[in-house]
Parts: sequence; structure tokens; C-alpha cells
Amino acid sequence: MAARVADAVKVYGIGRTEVRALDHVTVGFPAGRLTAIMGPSGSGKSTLLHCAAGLDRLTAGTAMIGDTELETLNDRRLTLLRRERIGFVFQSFNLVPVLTARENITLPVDLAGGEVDREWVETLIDAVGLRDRLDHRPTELSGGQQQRVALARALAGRPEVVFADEPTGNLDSRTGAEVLELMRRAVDEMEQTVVMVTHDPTAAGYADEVLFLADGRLVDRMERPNPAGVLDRMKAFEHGPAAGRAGGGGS
Ligand SMILES: Nc1ncnc2c1ncn2[C@@H]1O[C@H](COP(=O)(O)OP(=O)(O)OP(=O)(O)O)[C@@H](O)[C@H]1O
Repeated sequence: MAARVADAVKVYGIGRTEVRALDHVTVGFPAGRLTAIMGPSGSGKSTLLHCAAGLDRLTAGTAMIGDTELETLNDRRLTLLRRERIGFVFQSFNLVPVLTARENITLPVDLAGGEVDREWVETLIDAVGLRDRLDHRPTELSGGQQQRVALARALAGRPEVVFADEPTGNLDSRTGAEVLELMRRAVDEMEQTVVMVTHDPTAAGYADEVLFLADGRLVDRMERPNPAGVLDRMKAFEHGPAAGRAGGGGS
């Protein structure tokens, strides 16, 4: 497993304002696969992604990247682990506005003090189709181009796993499809591992497996998903997880 959580509990707030965002979730994210996390709004998708990626800490349970238990790391070592071993893609691209596309792509590796693998970066630049936009700053790029920069940036350090939170949430469907195809290629052709939160059954259709959350619990999973099947399963969950289990077909 590239990453996993075991018996993961995340509670926000205390007393009357307490929200149990993750309620004993155990799940692994296999290396060399694209896993999608779906579920209704508020079901804990982003919380699971953030805790698995070391952006936030669990209240109880364990989160692991490879063989490293994140609970054993202090904040400084957790930051280093994120820099050195994880790639991130966010809905809002999160590029540095004053840097060019090329500088954005190599920034995390530069920050980690690592050697930039020039050949690999050139491969990524061609893979995401940005060769003719490298000297542009983010404001001079379309949303789809910005997200392709963000994806190349996430992959630049050959991370053990890329975590993507609604990577196509700000893109139209055609541009979103381009980004999803690139994530698929990163897995199939570059042996990368991607974990993606999405609301979109079409996006989930690019995954090897879809995990379904409801009320902070893992309620179902689907191998080799197709968008129609994912949509059906989602509709069932909108009427409660019990309905989802009863109505969902095989996985
Ligand atoms: N920082 C926080 N403080 C308090 N409650 C929070 C915080 N972050 C999330 N929550 C709550 O935890 C629950 C799970 O939130 P989370 O963002 O993980 O859900 P989600 O499935 O990603 O939702 P969405 O699809 O709407 O983004 C929700 O009830 C949310 O209101």
C-alpha cells in the first residue's frame, strides 16, 4: 500500500459543536492505482484525504505513508514527509503567481533541497502538453493549463502518492477530462499512485476503484467503475447508506 488509514477517527470541535467527520475508517490506497473517494457533501471525503496525506491529524487511529506512521512524526518531520514523499493537487490550482509555469513545476523539489531530475521534468512537461507555455505565469494560463502545471508539479519529485482534492472541480467537462486522462497516464505509464476526491461520477470513472463514504464511514467500494454505475450508487446513498447497500449491485 502506498498509503493507508486504520480505524481512523476525526472529530472536529467539542461538546455540542462536535462533528465526527471520520468514524472508524480503515482503507488502503494501493501503489500504482488511481483511487477515487466519493460520497455526499459532508461525508468526510476531504477529511480522509487530508488526514491520509498528513495535512491534518487524526483524533484516533493511524495514518501511514508507506511504512511511516504519521502519528509518530512531530510537525517539522510531517512537513518534510509531505514535501519529500507526497504530491498535492487542489481544486483551486494553488500555483505561485509570481513564478512561471516551469518554476512552479520544480518549486517543491527546489524547496525540498533535492536534485531536480531534469529528464523526468522534461518528460512531464511534454506529457502535460505545456512545452509552449513554460515561461507564462499562472494568470496567463487557462484553468486547464494551470491544473496541468499543478499536476506536473505534484509529480515532479516522483512522490510515493499524489493526493488530489476535487482536481476537476473548477474546470469545464472537456478540460476536466484532459486532466483526468493525464492522471490516468501518470498511473498507467509512469507508475504513479493517485488518490482523488471527486463529486463527479464521470471523474470517478477514470479510477481503478471508487470508495464511497457516508456520515464519516466507508460504506461501499466499486472496482473498475463506470460513470453510470457510480451515479446509481451515489443516488442510493443520497437516501442513506442502508439504501445504498440494499440497492447497489456487485462491485
Ligand atoms: N475545520 C473544521 N471544523 C469543524 N468541522 C469541520 C471542519 N472541516 C470539516 N468539518 C465537518 O466535518 C464533516 C466532513 O467534512 P468534509 O469536508 O470532510 O466533507 P466532504 O465529504 O469533503 O464534503 P464536501 O463534498 O462538501 O466537500 C462535515 O460535517 C464538515 O462540516
